[in-house]
Amino acid sequence: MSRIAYFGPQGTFTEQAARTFGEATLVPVETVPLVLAAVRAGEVDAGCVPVENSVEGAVTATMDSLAEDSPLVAVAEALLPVRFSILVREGVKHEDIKTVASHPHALAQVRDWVATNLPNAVPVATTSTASAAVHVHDGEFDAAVSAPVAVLHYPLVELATDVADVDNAVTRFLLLRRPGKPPEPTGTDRTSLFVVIAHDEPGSLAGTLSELALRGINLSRIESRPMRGRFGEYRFYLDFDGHVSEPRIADALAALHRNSREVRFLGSYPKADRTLSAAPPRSTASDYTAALDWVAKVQEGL
Ligand SMILES: O=C(O)C(=O)Cc1ccccc1
Repeated sequence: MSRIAYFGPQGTFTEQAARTFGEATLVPVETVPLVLAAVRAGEVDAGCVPVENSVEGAVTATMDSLAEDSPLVAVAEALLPVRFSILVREGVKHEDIKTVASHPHALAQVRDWVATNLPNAVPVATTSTASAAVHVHDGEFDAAVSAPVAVLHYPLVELATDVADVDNAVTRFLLLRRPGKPPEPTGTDRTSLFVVIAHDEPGSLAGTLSELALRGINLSRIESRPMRGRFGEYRFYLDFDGHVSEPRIADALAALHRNSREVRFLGSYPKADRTLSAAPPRSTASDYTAALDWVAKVQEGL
């Protein structure tokens, strides 16, 4: 059976996401960089990590490791609706709670609820929502903002359930592997990559985006990350509809490669919601093949 490392410990949202990828032996690992390191080292076949949230945005630990350490590619994604349970030790009441612990993304999603319901509590960041539950059990903190399943793993009780400041909050997770042939196209796929473009050339970002727009490619996400030691320079993370095996996507990738300082391919994989943006006219695979055939004939004088 394949082995999937996930951002643990047991009872995280990421564990729930990893379960959606089918039968596998699940291996909890304490932080996102350590999950990705286990995949790179070949200790597991794949790793499941969160990549973005509809309330709090990018999971920067994931983004930066994918951009800077040795390459990995996404082969699948999962979307998980996120609502929280507030877990405490037996007998602890609202007024006893002085510290409320969780992953920073979870704390950000219950800020209003905490301000209203636990006005005396100070938020404390932990590596994950489930590690907050571990620390509450230890007696280190008073309350944990956790995934609903965490109560099944840790001997704590629910002070509140179904907590969320924002209805319909969703987190997206990726299943990452060492580089290899991408999964077969399904017709509703997403491609992800990082580009580093000239920071000192006017219009270089517009030029990059135009390569997608000109080919009718639907951009679903753009995110910039700083280049750490080079202040004022950024790399851009792009997600768009389509699979690298499609001619218009391959053509766009070639154009980005030509126009960018660096491109890192991060995978083509099925979209979790299976939505398809309408492809514009004259951009089907056969339109591209026919156009290339015509150019080849012109070159041969036929
Ligand atoms: O800590 C967890 O449970 C995670 O999987 C990361 C996370 C945190 C908050 C919302 C969604 C995912």
